[in-house]
Amino acid sequence: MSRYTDEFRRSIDHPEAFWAEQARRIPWFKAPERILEYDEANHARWFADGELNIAHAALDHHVEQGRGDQPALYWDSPVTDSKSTLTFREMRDQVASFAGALRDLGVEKGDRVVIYMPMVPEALVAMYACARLGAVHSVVFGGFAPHELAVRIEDATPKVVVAASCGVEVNKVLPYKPIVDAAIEQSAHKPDACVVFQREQHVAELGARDHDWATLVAKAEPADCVPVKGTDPLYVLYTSGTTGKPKGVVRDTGGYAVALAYSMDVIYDVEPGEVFFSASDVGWVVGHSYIVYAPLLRGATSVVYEGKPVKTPDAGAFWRLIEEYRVKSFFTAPTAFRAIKKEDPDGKHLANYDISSLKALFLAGERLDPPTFHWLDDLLEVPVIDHWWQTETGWPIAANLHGLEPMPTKAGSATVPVPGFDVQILDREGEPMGPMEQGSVVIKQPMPPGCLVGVWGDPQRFHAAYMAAFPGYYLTGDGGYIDEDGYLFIMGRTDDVINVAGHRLSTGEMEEVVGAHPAVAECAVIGIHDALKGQLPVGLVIPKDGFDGREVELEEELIALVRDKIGPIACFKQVLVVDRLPKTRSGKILRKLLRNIADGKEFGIPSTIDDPASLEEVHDAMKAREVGAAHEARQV
Ligand SMILES: CCC(=O)SCCNC(=O)CCNC(=O)[C@H](O)C(C)(C)COP(=O)(O)OP(=O)(O)OC[C@H]1O[C@@H](n2cnc3c(N)ncnc32)[C@H](O)[C@@H]1OP(=O)(O)O
Repeated sequence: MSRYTDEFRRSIDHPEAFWAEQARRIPWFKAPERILEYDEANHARWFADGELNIAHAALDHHVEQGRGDQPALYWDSPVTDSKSTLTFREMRDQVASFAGALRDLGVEKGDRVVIYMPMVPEALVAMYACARLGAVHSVVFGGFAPHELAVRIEDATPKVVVAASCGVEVNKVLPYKPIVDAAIEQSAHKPDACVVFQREQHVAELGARDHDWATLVAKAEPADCVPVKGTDPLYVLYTSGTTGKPKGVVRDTGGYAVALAYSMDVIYDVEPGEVFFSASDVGWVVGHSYIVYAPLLRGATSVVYEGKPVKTPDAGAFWRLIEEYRVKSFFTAPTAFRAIKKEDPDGKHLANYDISSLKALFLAGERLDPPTFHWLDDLLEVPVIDHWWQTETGWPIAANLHGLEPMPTKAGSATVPVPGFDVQILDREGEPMGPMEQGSVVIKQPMPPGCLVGVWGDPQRFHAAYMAAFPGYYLTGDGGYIDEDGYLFIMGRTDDVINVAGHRLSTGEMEEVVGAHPAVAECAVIGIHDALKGQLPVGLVIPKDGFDGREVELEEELIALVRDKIGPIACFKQVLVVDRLPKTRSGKILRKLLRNIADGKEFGIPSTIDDPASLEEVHDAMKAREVGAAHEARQV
C-alpha cells in the first residue's frame, strides 16, 4: 500500500484515532480528550474539550521554543515602495499590544471585530489580536464596496471595526475611511468604535467614533492569550452564495489549527524556519489560512505581498520575491499566471532571477486550465500542483500531497482527495457514480477538522445550503468526476456562483442590483468564459415598457451601479438590452443555454422552451455586441 493510500484509509476508517494523532502537532493549553462529537443537527465537532489559543500556538509558543529572532513576516509592498521584516518576538509583542488596545475598547471573548484592511502587517496583527482575546474576527476584502461591507457589519454585529486609512492599488490610492463610514451609515448595526491605522499615502480624518491605532497602542497594556475551547469560533468569513446575502462561514479554533498544521507538512512540505509565500489577500480564505495562520503555526515565515503579478513593476515580480526571500513553496491563483503569461509569454523575466529555493508551485482559487498548467510546467523545474478547496473547507480537499507522497500530475485534475475528505460523486438521486461519470462532488460526513461549523447566525441556511441536498454528505456546489486512477477532476459550479479572477461572486446578487434599477423590468446575469480572468459577468436586461432612454446610457448606469454596490472586483463591464429572454414554459430563464451561446458552444433548442425565437434574438444580440465567443455558437 502506498503511503498516501495508507494515510487516507486511516483517516476515513478511523477518523478519531487519526485526528487525535494529528492534534499533537499543536501546543494546547489542555490537550483534547473528546476528539469527535456530533451536534444536535449531526454535524461533526472536533476537539470540544481541548483548550488553546491560536495566537499562542503561532507566536508565543515559537518565541518560547527559541524562534523569537526568526522572521515571522516579510512584508513587501512595491506599490508603496516599502519593505519590512517582523520577527516572531516583534509580532507577538505587537499582537499583545493591539489586543490590549482592543480590550480597552471593550472587546472580549466571543465579541466580533470587522477588519477592513489591505495587505499590510497590521492586518495580520489585528487578526491575531482578536484571536488572542478569543474575539471573532471577520475580515472583509478591500475591493468590496460600502454596501457589501455594510451587509457584513449588519450580520456580524461587531463591537469594533478596524480599518486602514487607505489601500494602494497599482497606480491609485484608495481612501478606505469613507467606505467604512458609508457602510456603518447603511448598516442597522453600529459598532461602538472604529480603529484606523493611518498610512502616509492618505491620512484619514477621524470622527467621534474613531480612534487612531498608534495612539491606542501607545497607552495599551499588552494582553495575555485567553484560552478558548477547540470548538470556539476563530472567525467568520463571508462568501458568495446563490442569493444576494453572503454566507458567514464560521471556523472553529482547534480543528482549524490542527488541519492547517497537518497541511503545511503533508501538502505544502514546509518545515519550521522555511519560507512560504501565498500571493493572495487577507480578505480571502487563502489569506486567512496560508498567509496568516498556517505558516506561523508551522514556525515558518510568511511573505505578505502588497502588489500584483504584473505592473508592480513587471511580470517578473513573483520571481523576484521568490529569489529575495528564498521562498520554498509558492501559492497563487491561476489567473495571476495568465496575467504574467500575457505580458511575458516566453517567461523571459525568469532568467533574471535565481529561484533555486523554490521546490513546488501550488495553484487554487479556480480551475487550473490545461494551457496555463502546461505553460508553467514547461517553464519551471519544480512540480506545478493544482489543488482544490473552498472558503467553507478552509484547507485543501484534493491535492498532490507533496510532503507525503508526490504523485504524477494530470492536467485538469486536482489529483487525489486529501486524507480526511471522503470525496464522492453522486447523481441527482444521490446514487454513487462510477469512474469517469460526472456528477455532484460531495464529501461524506464527518467532514475533517478545519471545515466550516456553521453559517453565522443562521443554522437553517447552513443546513439548507450544504447538508440538505444529500443527507449524510456536504454539498460542495461543484461538479466533476473521478477517473480510474482515483484522480479528481473539478469541472465547475453546479449553481449560479461564478469565479472572476479567483474571486467567487454571485450572479444572483448582481441580478438583484441590476433588477433594482428603475428602468429594468427583468434581467439575467451570466458568467462567460474569459481567457484572462477565467469568467466575466455579462448582464442581459429587458427594459420596462415605455423606456425611452438610450441603451448605452442604461448600460453605463448599470455598470456603475454594480461597481458601487458590489465593488470593482465584480468586473461587471457589459450589459445587453434585449426584448425577451429565453425561458422555459414555467418561466425559468435558460441561463445554461445563454452561457453556452456566449461561450461559442453548440446549442440545441430545449423542448421545454416557451418561445424558440427568443433564443435566436439573444444570440443575434450577443454576436452584434461581440460577447465572448457567441459568433462561434451554432444551433444543432
Ligand atoms: C481556494 C479557496 C479560494 O478560492 S480563496 C480565493 C483565492 N483567490 C485569490 O487569491 C484571488 C486571485 N486574484 C488576484 O489576486 C487578482 O485578481 C490578480 C490576479 C492579482 C489581478 O488583480 P487586478 O489586476 O487588480 O484585477 P482584479 O480582477 O482582481 O480587480 C478588478 C478591480 O478591482 C480592484 N481591486 C482589486 N483588489 C482590490 C483591493 N484590495 N482594494 C480595492 N480595489 C481592488 C482593481 O484595482 C480593479 O479595479 P479597476 O476595475 O481596474 O478600477
